[in-house]
Amino acid sequence: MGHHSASVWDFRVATEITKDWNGIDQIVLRNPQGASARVSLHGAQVTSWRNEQGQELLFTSSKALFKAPKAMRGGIPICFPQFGNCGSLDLHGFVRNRMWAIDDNPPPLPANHSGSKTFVDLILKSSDENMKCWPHSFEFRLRVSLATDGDLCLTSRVRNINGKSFSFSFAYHTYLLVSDISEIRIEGLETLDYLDNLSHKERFTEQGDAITFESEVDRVYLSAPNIIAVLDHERKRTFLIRKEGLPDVAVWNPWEKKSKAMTDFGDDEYKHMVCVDGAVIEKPVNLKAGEEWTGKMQISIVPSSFCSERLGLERSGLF
Ligand SMILES: O=P(O)(O)OC[C@H]1O[C@H](O)[C@H](O)[C@@H](O)[C@@H]1O
Repeated sequence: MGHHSASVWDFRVATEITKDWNGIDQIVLRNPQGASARVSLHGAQVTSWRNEQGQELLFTSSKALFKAPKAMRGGIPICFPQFGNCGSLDLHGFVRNRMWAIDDNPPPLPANHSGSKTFVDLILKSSDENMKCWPHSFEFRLRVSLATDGDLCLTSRVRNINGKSFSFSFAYHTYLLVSDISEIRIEGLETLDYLDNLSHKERFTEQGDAITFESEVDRVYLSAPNIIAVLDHERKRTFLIRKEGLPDVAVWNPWEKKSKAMTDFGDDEYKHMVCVDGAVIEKPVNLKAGEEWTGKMQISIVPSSFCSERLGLERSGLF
């Protein structure tokens, strides 16, 4: 069996297609242990990720407006070719508001990107519509896979099929579900420089031992290590986020006042979410004609007790 037919076969056994809230196709990935993930063709947005016990791990707002073309508030929307308001495009760019297609014949990925049999490949090609606001031809391929141990893995490949080079910024805008924002901490970003979106993107150096939350946070941590941890004491679990090709980490919690101002977000929901995004923001990617960029993010869940030690070992390359 050739590579292509093998991937189609795997795709059929490991997935089903349902409809999302707008009647748009949504792919359900399930691994043999019962973990699952859902990916909508609208925006290629991961809308759910559940562990073997069926517990949801990503945040979705109860006030989310399930109405195309807007991205739904929660899950993992993709920010491209612009993060935030750092360019002339709509906030976070346009691909999160576009219809993607299933890519039946994706170019092969290196073995370490495609170890799981449970995956789906999506594709978005530049269209006349986006050429009006962003005059560049590209192909954006996203593979979402669910490993046997339940890890969620997203691999983005952006190819420049233009005659000229173009630049972009990017983020996996990842809404993690947490028990209580005041009780969580992020390890791996301490001592880094960050740009503070709440102070006109001014640059500061992180002083704390870990990031904790007691007010609004909207920052881009620069040149972060390739593994960071979000510790949730109450649930006794930790999200480990591994990333490749994604130097920066955006961290966002709107806190009380901004939550009340957002129509698609409950007043108290800031207590149960934090966005921790593998991203490329400070130094945009520059792709020459014919070149391809890859950005990979993998999220695992581990018991909290196990985490700090493992984090240290992984960083020192011993794990
Ligand atoms: O409301 P959205 O367009 O989804 O953006 C939500 C948030 O995303 C990022 O974290 C930005 O840094 C924030 O400034 C923004 O408010």
